[in-house]
Amino acid sequence: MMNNLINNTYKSGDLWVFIEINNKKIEEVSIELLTPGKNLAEKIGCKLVAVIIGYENNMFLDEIKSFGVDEIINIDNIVFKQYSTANYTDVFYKLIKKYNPQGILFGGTFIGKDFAPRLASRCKTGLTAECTDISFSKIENSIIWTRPGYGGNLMADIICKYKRPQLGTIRQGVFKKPKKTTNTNVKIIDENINIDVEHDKVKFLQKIENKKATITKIEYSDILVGIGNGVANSANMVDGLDLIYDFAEEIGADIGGSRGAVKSKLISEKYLIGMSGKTVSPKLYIACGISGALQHIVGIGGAKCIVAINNNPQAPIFNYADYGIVGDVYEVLPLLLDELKSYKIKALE
Ligand SMILES: Cc1cc2nc3c(=O)[nH]c(=O)nc-3n(C[C@H](O)[C@H](O)[C@H](O)COP(=O)(O)OP(=O)(O)OC[C@H]3O[C@@H](n4cnc5c(N)ncnc54)[C@H](O)[C@@H]3O)c2cc1C
Repeated sequence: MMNNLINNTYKSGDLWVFIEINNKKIEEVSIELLTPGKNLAEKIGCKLVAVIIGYENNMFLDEIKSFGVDEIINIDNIVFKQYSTANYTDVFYKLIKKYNPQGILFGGTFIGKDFAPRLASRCKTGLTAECTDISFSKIENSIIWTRPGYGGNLMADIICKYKRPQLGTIRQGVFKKPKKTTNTNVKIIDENINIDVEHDKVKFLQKIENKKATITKIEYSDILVGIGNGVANSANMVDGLDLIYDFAEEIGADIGGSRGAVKSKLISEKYLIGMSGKTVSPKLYIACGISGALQHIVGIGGAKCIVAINNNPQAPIFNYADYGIVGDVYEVLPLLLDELKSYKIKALE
């Protein structure tokens, strides 16, 4: 009986990571998830299995192998050339029935967020969305899914104690990709699962690329300047923004920011960092006029070094910053910019 298969906590098998293909490339987050995947599989004492669904997957298998998975389940069929919620759910559900995995990690991409909830509902199991961390509880014999809760005022640890598989979507850019291994002796299971494509109510007609979409993926930026509402508090905001952009260009940084900056129309929602935006992990994050609300801080937890510029010495951002500069952003940035330029000139002399 299906319910026995899926609900049995103690007989479930391996840990799976869904490898998503988009525009003939593996989504970065799928590879990132192999890092916590390996860690979890070791703790659970099971295999780490990458599951790839698509068409002409051969071109991706060597790359997946090189990241240290134990097995790959490969579903390669022209039916899966284009993503379809119904077809992907059908095939994945059949795979789950056959292999009874312990848990499945999905990237928090457009496809992951569309597909994983549908699958969870089909399996009558739990899904934790938008996770920012994952660990394992031996006592509960369950994955601990960590995500911001109650408007970002606390981090919630969620477990799915009685149902299997345990499912979660994980934000992009939270984990680093695993190091490549030389052991490419990985078992590949070619699965030929038939599904009834006729009942898919959505028909793919045409893919239209958005040529204007040159959006920087700030999740992967090494240097980021974060703009806050404080930047809007300038007598001359347009010049002020120019200054920020000049500064960012000088140090080779991309730009993101806080909800305050989105509300003040300084940046678009696409560059929002935090609980309801992106999770970033740059080597350097320079927060300009950002107060440091927890909802913002949860998005910058992976930053290696945080520099905060704020004119209020009591601003919470200073509790998280490695270097704090108390001052007006429009006085501090020109000084930093001049210093950087003279440093560069000296280096050339
Ligand atoms: C459910 C929910 C989800 C949320 N999700 C997010 C999220 O994903 N990301 C996010 O960022 N926020 C989020 N928020 C909003 C969050 O709580 C804060 O309101 C927001 O982060 C504040 O943005 P800010 O720090 O830019 O603005 P403010 O709170 O207005 O702070 C501006 C700061 O700039 C300083 N300042 C002012 N003028 C200057 C100057 N000239 N020079 C230097 N410093 C100056 C001030 O001292 C102040 O500290 C969320 C809130 C809720 C309820």
